[in-house]
Amino acid sequence: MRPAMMTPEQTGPDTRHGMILYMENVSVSFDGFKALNDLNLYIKEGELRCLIGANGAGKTTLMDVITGKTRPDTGTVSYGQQFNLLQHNEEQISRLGIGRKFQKPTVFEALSVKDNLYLSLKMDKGIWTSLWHNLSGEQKDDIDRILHTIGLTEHRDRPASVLSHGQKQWLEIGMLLAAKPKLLLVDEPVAGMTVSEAERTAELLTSLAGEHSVVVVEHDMGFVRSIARTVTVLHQGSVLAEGTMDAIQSDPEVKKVYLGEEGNA
Ligand SMILES: Nc1ncnc2c1ncn2[C@@H]1O[C@H](COP(=O)(O)OP(=O)(O)OP(=O)(O)O)[C@@H](O)[C@H]1O
Repeated sequence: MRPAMMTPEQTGPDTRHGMILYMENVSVSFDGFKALNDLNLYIKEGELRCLIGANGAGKTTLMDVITGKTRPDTGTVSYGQQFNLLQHNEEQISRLGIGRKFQKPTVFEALSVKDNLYLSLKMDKGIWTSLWHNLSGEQKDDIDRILHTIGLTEHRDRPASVLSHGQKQWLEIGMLLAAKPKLLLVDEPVAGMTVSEAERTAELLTSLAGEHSVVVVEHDMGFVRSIARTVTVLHQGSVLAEGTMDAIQSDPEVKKVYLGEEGNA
């Protein structure tokens, strides 16, 4: 396709400098309280980044700013080099290729696993009326590939209501993948999961990195340690430290304000 014919969604973020997300000097105030305070954060294309921080550190607000739910008072937020996210609304940002997975799974319980994925494909195309028809061969392949990725191929015809909590979380990640996002924001993916489900989720998120950039907010330090290459620590709305889990854990400031306080690192 000729570049001149492409929509912004088709163009994708310009990551020639290796970065998919730039947040610079971002501040958000609620009634004078700074939930984000002159925050700078850069996410590389294809990386898996973990975001940690005590309750109220600003993690959710940060995700809300990226997805257009909350507008910052100051600062810039760019997706690739060319998209100023502050000029786009939530739906546009989603269509640009930023997917968000909230903590609670919101799958369609009455539909089968496969139909949940069909629905996501169709919703992405905005075609509600032809929901059950006209899937192209390419879309069917997409569904099969996603089922394989999320480990639910053998459950494809079961209603989502009978899935375990962990399986519902994986299905919802699959529903996000149907929109072919470049950047995935995942909020507390292993909350409420069994140990084996958490291990499987670690494998899944790790496998998504590379083709996707993945930002995971998580309180479970064991899980963070199992997946993270780079960990960003938020404190009072700013980045307190960033580095490998080992570097973070031996950082005296981090110990003082977060890990020591949590007592589980
Ligand atoms: N809509 C709002 N109105 C007022 N204050 C808010 C609002 N949203 C967030 N805050 C405040 O901003 C601060 C940061 O909240 P945020 O939810 O981003 O933290 P968090 O790191 O996600 O915390 P948690 O780990 O508990 O989810 C908190 O003190 C919170 O009370």
